[in-house]
Amino acid sequence: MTLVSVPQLVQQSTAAMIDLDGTMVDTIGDFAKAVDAMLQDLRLPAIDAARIENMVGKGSEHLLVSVLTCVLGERGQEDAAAQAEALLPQALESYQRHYERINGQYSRAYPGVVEGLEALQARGLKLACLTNKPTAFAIELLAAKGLRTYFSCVFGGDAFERKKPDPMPLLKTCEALGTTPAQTLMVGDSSNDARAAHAAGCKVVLVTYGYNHGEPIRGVDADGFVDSLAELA
Ligand SMILES: O=C(O)COP(=O)(O)O
Ligand SMILES: [Mg+2]
Repeated sequence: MTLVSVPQLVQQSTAAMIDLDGTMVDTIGDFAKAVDAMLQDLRLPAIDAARIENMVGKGSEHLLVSVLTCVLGERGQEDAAAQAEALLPQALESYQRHYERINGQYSRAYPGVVEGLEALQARGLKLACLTNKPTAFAIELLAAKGLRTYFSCVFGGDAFERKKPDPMPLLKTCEALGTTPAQTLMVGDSSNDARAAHAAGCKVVLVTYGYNHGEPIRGVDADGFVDSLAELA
């Protein structure tokens, strides 16, 4: 049961950490193109773009192992998961090379993102972007979509020893912002973000439109839900 409204949660916060993929930018098109190019490099069959959505949000390595396991399994390969792990270094090199070129071309900011960020800034909240996407790709994507200037820091999946759902990235980001977890609101699109937030001691608001590993987002334990970042204010 939500006892505090989302605008109240914002009012009680001095900073916010905002997830990127599925929360600010719809990046499935970029992921699909880069995965496609990687599979071609490895001379493997293509995967349906719709299936990639459930694999996004836990970092590049997780995405690629999931894609390779799926593709190899469908080809009737025994021990597809072990084969996928073995192919990972080669797949990652190819994927990153293609992603760098593709980044932002097949993606778009969700409606209400700019309004939401403007409103948070107007209320004096310090903002960090906290994503499992590699930091360099995150910075480039934010800049390409005109969103970079809202954030005093940007941390990706390679910024710290562990990624979300581990609480470490959130705790480190709070340190960088100079705030405590209790004062810092996490805004994300998945159970990954919610689990990390709870473990770190942060309140969490989830958007209802992103990528939640194929599970209904309303089933995730969160402090609030919004249909658009514009509703944060
Ligand atoms: O898994 C990724 O690459 C990005 O995921 P996130 O921006 O939702 O954290
Ligand atoms: Mg996300």
